[in-house]
Amino acid sequence: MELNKNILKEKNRLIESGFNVPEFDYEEVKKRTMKKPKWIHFGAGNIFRAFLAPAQQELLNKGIDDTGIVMVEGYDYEIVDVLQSFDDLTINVTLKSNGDVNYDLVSSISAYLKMDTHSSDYQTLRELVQSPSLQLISFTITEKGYSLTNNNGDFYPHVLEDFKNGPKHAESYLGKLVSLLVERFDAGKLPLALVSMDNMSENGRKLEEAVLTIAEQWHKNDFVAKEFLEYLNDKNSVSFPWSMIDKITPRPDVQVQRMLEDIGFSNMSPQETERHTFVAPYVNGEETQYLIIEDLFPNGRPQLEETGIIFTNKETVNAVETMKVTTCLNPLHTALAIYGCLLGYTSIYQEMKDEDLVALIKLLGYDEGLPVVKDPKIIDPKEFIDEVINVRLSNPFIPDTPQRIASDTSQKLSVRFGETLKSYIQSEELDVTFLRAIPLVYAGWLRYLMAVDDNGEVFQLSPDPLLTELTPIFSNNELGEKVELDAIQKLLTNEKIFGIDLFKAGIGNEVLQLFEEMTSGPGAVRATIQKVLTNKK
Ligand SMILES: NC(=O)c1ccc[n+]([C@@H]2O[C@H](COP(=O)([O-])OP(=O)(O)OC[C@H]3O[C@@H](n4cnc5c(N)ncnc54)[C@H](O)[C@@H]3O)[C@@H](O)[C@H]2O)c1
Ligand SMILES: O=P(O)(O)OC[C@@H](O)[C@@H](O)[C@H](O)[C@H](O)CO
Repeated sequence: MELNKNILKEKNRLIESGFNVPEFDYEEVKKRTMKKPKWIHFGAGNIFRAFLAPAQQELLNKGIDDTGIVMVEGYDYEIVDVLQSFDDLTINVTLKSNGDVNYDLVSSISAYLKMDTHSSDYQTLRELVQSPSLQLISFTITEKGYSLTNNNGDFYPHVLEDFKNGPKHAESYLGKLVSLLVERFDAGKLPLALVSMDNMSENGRKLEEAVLTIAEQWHKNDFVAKEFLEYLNDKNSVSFPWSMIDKITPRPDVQVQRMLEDIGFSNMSPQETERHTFVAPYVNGEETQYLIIEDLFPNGRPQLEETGIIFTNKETVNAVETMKVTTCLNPLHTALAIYGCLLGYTSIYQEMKDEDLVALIKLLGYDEGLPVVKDPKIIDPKEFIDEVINVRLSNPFIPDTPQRIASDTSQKLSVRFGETLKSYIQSEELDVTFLRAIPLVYAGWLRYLMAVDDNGEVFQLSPDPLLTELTPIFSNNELGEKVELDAIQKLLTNEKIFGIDLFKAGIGNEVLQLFEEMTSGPGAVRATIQKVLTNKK
């Protein structure tokens, strides 16, 4: 069986194989979507295909909505080539913790377009963005996708070029987005919501800041009128709702490929693109999923509440997101990523059988994270961590790896741990010197950057935009030799990476000391973790 449009004519065959199938006419929905689009999504990665596309499919199946989603890819065009070869269809595989598996054939994605100004797709995208029917553009483009500046806070050269050349010649990712918004404004100041769904604190504000920075520069350089800035600043015209998204969606796994091949599918192999996206005709993820979105949609929105997605106010979203991204899930994930790579693991589930690592993430979540969590009310933080540790990370059927989660760590530390550090510093009751797990994770990241594991074996670092800058700092350091600390000391003052100068925060020396201990020879990483875990402060 091939995954392509013909399969939609063989729904019974799929149902017999245990599949849930679309209950709408794919071609009709596609035609309607391209004529009267409501939802465009930027970032054709795995999470969107595993969570949001199935949610929209549910609305289509129930007859609550009648259009699909247009997926736009602006960073890795190879993803589009791969997914178009399956006629835009996706198989969503849900791996439940009791071993049950759900298969859904998802056909709610009506098109994949490249945000390439030299392609005909771009013309299509311009027309879609000027449609009065368009209600939202959502984003899962990773944290680095929102950044206009480098590590030193200087604008990237391609962003500076965009400032100078204006909307008609924009070539940076966010420059092209703002130029599309200029066209929507010119088409009659049409309203729209821009919804970031990436794991970042205050993700809506970060997207808004990036968009406004470009727009203001263009106004300064006389490319856009003051009214365009007013349009972007008016929540009844353009809104930037905040959101929290949660569903562990590992890279497509070969075991899942085999499961689909056993059902009779061919051509299921996952591929790694040149830009290191892992893409396959299927996506695989856990059963648990949460999406909480600020209800701020000036042109209306899909009725996603019918699929369990929660719409609420900004304060609640912020509280849930702070809970998940800065204390109760992502910091635990980052700790398992760093130490998993150092201790030779290739599976999160296997790491959850390592008593030291479980003790480390419990210390991080329950002891150090929970005290700064503001109760979001709609989810209990303690129950949330319990579920993360006892059910989700321990799910043996989820093929997640520390290597996936270690990607882009330099972009995440400021959010995953910096927010908690700041809360400790601001608090009158809490004492930053009480923290043991957070300094250990920072030190672990420095040790990780040596790209030598705890057995002394070289390993491959996961992709990260700062690797070329960071690895030379560690290149002269060898296990068992005295380490050169000057450049590392300077690194720890970097607020863009850590969210705060770690020396000003009062933990810089401890991080350096733990790092030094972990470089004393093979086995020193494990020994340092155990020492920290037994030392009570
Ligand atoms: N996978 C998960 O478990 C999960 C869960 C919750 C939230 N998220 C959020 O979603 C993001 C994407 O996850 P995914 O699983 O889809 O990853 P993925 O690797 O499958 O896809 C990443 C997407 O981001 C794009 N991208 C990467 N760098 C970019 C850049 N510099 N500029 C613009 N676009 C860029 C890629 O082209 C691709 O579309 C994560 O970074 C995270 O913030 C992921
Ligand atoms: O890519 P990140 O760091 O934002 O996070 C890596 C994982 O923690 C992330 O992908 C989780 O699986 C996700 O945040 C769970 O909802």
